[in-house]
Amino acid sequence: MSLTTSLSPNCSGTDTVVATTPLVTFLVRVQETALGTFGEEDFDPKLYVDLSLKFNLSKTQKAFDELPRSGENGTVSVEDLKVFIATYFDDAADDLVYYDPVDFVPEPEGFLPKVKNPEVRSWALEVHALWKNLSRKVSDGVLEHSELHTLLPLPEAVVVPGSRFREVYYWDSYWVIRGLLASKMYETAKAIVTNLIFHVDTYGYVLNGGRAYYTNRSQPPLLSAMVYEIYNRTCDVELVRKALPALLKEHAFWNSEIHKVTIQDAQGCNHNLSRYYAMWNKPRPERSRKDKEAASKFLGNSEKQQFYRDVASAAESGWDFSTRWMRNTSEFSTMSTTSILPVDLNVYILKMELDIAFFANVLGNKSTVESFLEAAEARKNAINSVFWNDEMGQWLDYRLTNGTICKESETWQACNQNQNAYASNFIPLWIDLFHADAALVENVMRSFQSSGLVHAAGIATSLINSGHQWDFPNGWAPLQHMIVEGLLRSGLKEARSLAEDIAVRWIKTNYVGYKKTGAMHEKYNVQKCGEFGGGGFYKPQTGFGWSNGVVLTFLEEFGWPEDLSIGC
Ligand SMILES: OC[C@H]1O[C@H](O[C@H]2O[C@H](CO)[C@@H](O)[C@H](O)[C@H]2O)[C@H](O)[C@@H](O)[C@@H]1O
Repeated sequence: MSLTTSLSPNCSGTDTVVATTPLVTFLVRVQETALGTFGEEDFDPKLYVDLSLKFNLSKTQKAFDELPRSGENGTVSVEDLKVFIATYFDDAADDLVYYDPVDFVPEPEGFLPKVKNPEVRSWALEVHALWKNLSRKVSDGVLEHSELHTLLPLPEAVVVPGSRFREVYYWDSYWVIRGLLASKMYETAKAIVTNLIFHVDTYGYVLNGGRAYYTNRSQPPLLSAMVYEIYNRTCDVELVRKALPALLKEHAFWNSEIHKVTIQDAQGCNHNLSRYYAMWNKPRPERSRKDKEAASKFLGNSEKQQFYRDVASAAESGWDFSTRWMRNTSEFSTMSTTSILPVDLNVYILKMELDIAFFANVLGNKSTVESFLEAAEARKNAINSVFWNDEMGQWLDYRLTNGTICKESETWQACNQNQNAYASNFIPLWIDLFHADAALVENVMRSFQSSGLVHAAGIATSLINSGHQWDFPNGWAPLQHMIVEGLLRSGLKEARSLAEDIAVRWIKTNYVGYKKTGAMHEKYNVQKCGEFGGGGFYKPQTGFGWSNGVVLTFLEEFGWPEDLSIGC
């Protein structure tokens, strides 16, 4: 098959950068100094850009500049830096205060009716109770003096992922909301959506997370899916009315010049698809020194800037980091996220288009229904034309040959489809539109079963053990959930039993991990039941919003019979 791709002809906007704040710039200096002073062991750079000022920025900066320094690198002593930090900053977590969710009760009426086993039920109630631990409200200090904080103001309460992730995250919120719905906490779920709509109204899109250093990028766009799930349970038309304008704005964002790539096939048919594209070309403030070190391979400034943009765009994808975004899977410096058309992103945007049509129908807006059904049909065709690989029975990410270089068109080659097995190759199953052809679903299911991704304790992210956290052997709750729900919705009997089998494995590994460590984890090792995941650039985290959400969702769907053991 021969296709032609065309990028925006004049590439306008591809050098777009959203300016950061003087506070973030200063905190990055503190962070780099702290790395020199305290050393690499146990160093979490994010902690420093999350600090709040006790005094105004100029007074704090002056005190910092006056610290005694020694040696070539101007190192500050441990004692001096500790005193400086204690004197001039509040703790990183002080800007969000604990909040008692208004709709939390220890055992909600009708909670997980299909869970019959008492041991599993009492664990599920403990997981349900974790919503209290993870609920926060932006402090009055942030609302009154936002210039002293990197935390961004929000109108409503939030549920955070946990541990170092002390602020709201965009795509995590979808699975948090799914769990809150199982917990019958509808008001808390709506409050999260209200906050994300506030992001769209304030910044034009939903931010990666609720901090000043996240304003240059978004995350996998699942706001419409959140509204859809809440509406399904509550029939709250007012929520739909409030959300629709924000969703239209968000749809325009993901189809703007920087995100949209048009692909022309041999028949002259144009297909529009979207890519991740962070509006940033410097080291990420939350990991500045390490990003700089990785970029030191590049001599030219524009190559460095491109690398930084690709790194930030990988963070935008939610898969930070993964071999999915690398031209050479063993070389981090070959990150090329902006030169890839990702399957999952386009599935999320397709879902957004279908949801917008659904909401417009609820509100009686016929012309929006028609135009968004048309947009969805076009994107479905694009997904099938560009990503579908008939021989493999999977949808594969597509690499643009000429990267982000501005060019009117380029010849499309079948070999530009990335044939490595990634869980994202099966995400189209999540959308009912791909279930129309039962033979195709069966083909995809077989391909999934023989892909090597299905393991004793869940679905692996990829088959490549790269040391990056979005690769083998890690399994992530969102990926388990979308594939399981997709298999389930396909209506095929065999797909349903495969879905249930994977859900049971996932619930067991979460349970055994919880019993061993007393915590729910951000990611799990799919090779070993009961073990949490590793790799990546920060220590494995606990809490954990989306893992709790997926366990509760699975237990609600599949239940747990009285006589089924939950051990590994
Ligand atoms: O600090 C490094 C990166 O941390 C975040 O990414 C990871 O945690 C998020 C919260 O659970 C999750 O949404 C994401 O999928 C994880 O990879 C953050 O989103 C990144 O932007 C940041 O660079």
